[in-house]
Amino acid sequence: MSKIVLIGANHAGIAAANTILDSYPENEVVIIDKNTNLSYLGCGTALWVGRHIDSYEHLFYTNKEAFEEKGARILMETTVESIDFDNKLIHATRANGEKFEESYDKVILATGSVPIAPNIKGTDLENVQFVKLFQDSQVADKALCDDSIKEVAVIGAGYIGVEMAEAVKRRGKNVRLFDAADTSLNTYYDPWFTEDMDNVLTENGIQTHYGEMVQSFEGKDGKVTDLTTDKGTYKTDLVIMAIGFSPNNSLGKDKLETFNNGAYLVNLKQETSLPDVYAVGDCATIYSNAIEDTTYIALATNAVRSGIVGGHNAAGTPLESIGVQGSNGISIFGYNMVSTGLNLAAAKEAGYEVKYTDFEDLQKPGFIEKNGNVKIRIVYDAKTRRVLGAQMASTEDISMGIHMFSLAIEEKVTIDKLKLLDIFFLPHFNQPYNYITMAALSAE
Ligand SMILES: Cc1cc2nc3c(=O)[nH]c(=O)nc-3n(C[C@H](O)[C@H](O)[C@H](O)COP(=O)(O)OP(=O)(O)OC[C@H]3O[C@@H](n4cnc5c(N)ncnc54)[C@H](O)[C@@H]3O)c2cc1C
Ligand SMILES: NC(=O)C1=CN([C@@H]2O[C@H](COP(=O)(O)OP(=O)(O)OC[C@H]3O[C@@H](n4cnc5c(N)ncnc54)[C@H](O)[C@@H]3O)[C@@H](O)[C@H]2O)C=CC1
Repeated sequence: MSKIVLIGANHAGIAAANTILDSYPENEVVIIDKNTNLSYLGCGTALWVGRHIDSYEHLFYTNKEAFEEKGARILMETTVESIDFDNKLIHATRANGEKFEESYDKVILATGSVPIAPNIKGTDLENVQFVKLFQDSQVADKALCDDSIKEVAVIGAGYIGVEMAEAVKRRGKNVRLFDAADTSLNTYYDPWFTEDMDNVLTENGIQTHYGEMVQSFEGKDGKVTDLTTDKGTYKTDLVIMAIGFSPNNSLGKDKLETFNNGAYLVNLKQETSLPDVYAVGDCATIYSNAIEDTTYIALATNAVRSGIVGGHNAAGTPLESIGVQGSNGISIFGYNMVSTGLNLAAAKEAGYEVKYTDFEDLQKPGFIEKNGNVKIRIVYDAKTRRVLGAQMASTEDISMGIHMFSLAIEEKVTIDKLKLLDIFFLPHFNQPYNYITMAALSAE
């Protein structure tokens, strides 16, 4: 029996805590989180703020009481200030300011990530808003209810930025979407795909400002009124800031080995460089099967899986992560894009001699009315012919296909093995010569 303390009770911490409580009830479990709420699905922010769904109440999947019923001691609104790793002691402060110590046999760091704040003038003005926490979403939603707020600037056209741009547009505001890169979603998709997404955004009235760096925010009476970039100044009543996350490593960065971006370096058992100290979720690295190396991919899916692995190991069962491929998806104004592994730019940057095969066709036979075009790109290593990544886009649901490519990358399947893979044909779903088979067959 051990005393296992978890710091952080969001997706990664929750997964680790439930793993321990459900499978190893003999352990003493203490969970500490500085927030007032837990399990908020950030991915629901754009759905709720954009009024795809009428309430946020379904965006939480567990609560403090659920952990207490399982026998855990959970301390919310409690901030861990520091950890004495040598003496296995946590120093924390309760909401009422009372300071206390908590000993541990094993500690799991699940402290997540923090939004990157640009080092520019005016970021502290009112109505310059991040959207990391549930509370942030409430502030943004309240601002959007104010009719005097008409001009909204979204900084960062990555996942959050693109989703929030759609959400704000759906609330009837004028939306400008800025990104330092020259397309949206450049981390996950090649321009052959992002150009379509950017057309969808502009066709729906979003003004895209790519390759444009925000230099400052100006304000009046403490509220933002304008923003200035290297190309101009724009009237702005609300700014949504979404330029990425960085790992929250403040508790261990001086004692634990870290990755090049500061994430806690962990092995396949989520063990850090110190014994009895584990790290899971956005604060930790992860193993990528695409580059066959350690990397950093902040996704809830990775947080859950690493939390499960970390929970088993902290409770004494040696279990190794099988690695990830960074599978992800996005749906904007009905246009769906999914990807896994590496896009062309990432594969080249990783040093592969890259080849790729593209295909585009209707998803179903022409005689089927509900139909749509599908684009697919499969990226592979010219030397080993191993699949490195795949991207797909359509107005149709193409989500299931990407999971096959995720497994293909994980299992080091070659592009040649895909050519004659058994894929069913039914006109309700696909074509006799479906787009996966055709892309693989046309690979050089
Ligand atoms: C708007 C938005 C949309 C998203 N959409 C998706 C999506 O569609 N799909 C997807 O896969 N991912 C999505 N993500 C990313 C996903 O939310 C994160 O990858 C995930 O939350 C990581 O979980 P985590 O538990 O590792 O970290 P976090 O969620 O950051 O949680 C860390 C927890 O640790 C606590 N904590 C930190 N430091 C301390 C301390 N010193 N003392 C006490 N407590 C502390 C915090 O209060 C927090 O509760 C989205 C994120 C956002 C913001
Ligand atoms: N559907 C999904 O899977 C979702 C996943 N997430 C995850 O949450 C995390 C955070 O999401 P994001 O904040 O969107 O990060 P991101 O990394 O996806 O996008 C950040 C964007 O900001 C741009 N940028 C960086 N610095 C800039 C600057 N100074 N000025 C202008 N643009 C700048 C980058 O080019 C990039 O396009 C990511 O890991 C993401 O994967 C978030 C939402 C949805």
